[in-house]
Amino acid sequence: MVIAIGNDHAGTAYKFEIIKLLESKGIEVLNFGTDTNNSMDYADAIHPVADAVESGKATYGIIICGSGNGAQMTANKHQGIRAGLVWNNEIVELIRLHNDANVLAIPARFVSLQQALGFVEIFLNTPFEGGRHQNRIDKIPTGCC
Ligand SMILES: O=C(CO)[C@H](O)[C@H](O)[C@H](O)COP(=O)(O)O
Repeated sequence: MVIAIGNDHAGTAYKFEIIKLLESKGIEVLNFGTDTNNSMDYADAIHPVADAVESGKATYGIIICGSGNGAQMTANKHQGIRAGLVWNNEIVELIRLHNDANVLAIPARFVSLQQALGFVEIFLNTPFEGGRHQNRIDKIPTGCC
């Protein structure tokens, strides 16, 4: 499995811990985020994550910013991306079970590091349910761009 990860300055500290967790599982990581705390624009780090997932270079993406919203909004501009913003374990389960999310958006300023690491574990271990949810996902793309 390959995971593409991206973050702005608000997500740098969590990013390093998430990379450690992923690498301890033998998962290859493509790091597109900033490695410093210097202010930067999240879109510059998130588009490359979305490109990697869309092209199949990465299985999933993990994106991290302060609220998670700028990162999620950017990723979801890509046709092949379903990025879910999460704030508790049940929401993480649901973005996989019901939405087949291929990108996990973490709000670093609103969850603890332990929560964030737990979100990653749940995201990686929860399958998509399919069935009625597949019909719904099929209706998401607009086909306009
Ligand atoms: O873009 C965001 C919210 O949608 C992210 O949370 C950013 O990390 C945040 O806006 C960065 O804020 P800062 O005041 O520039 O550190």
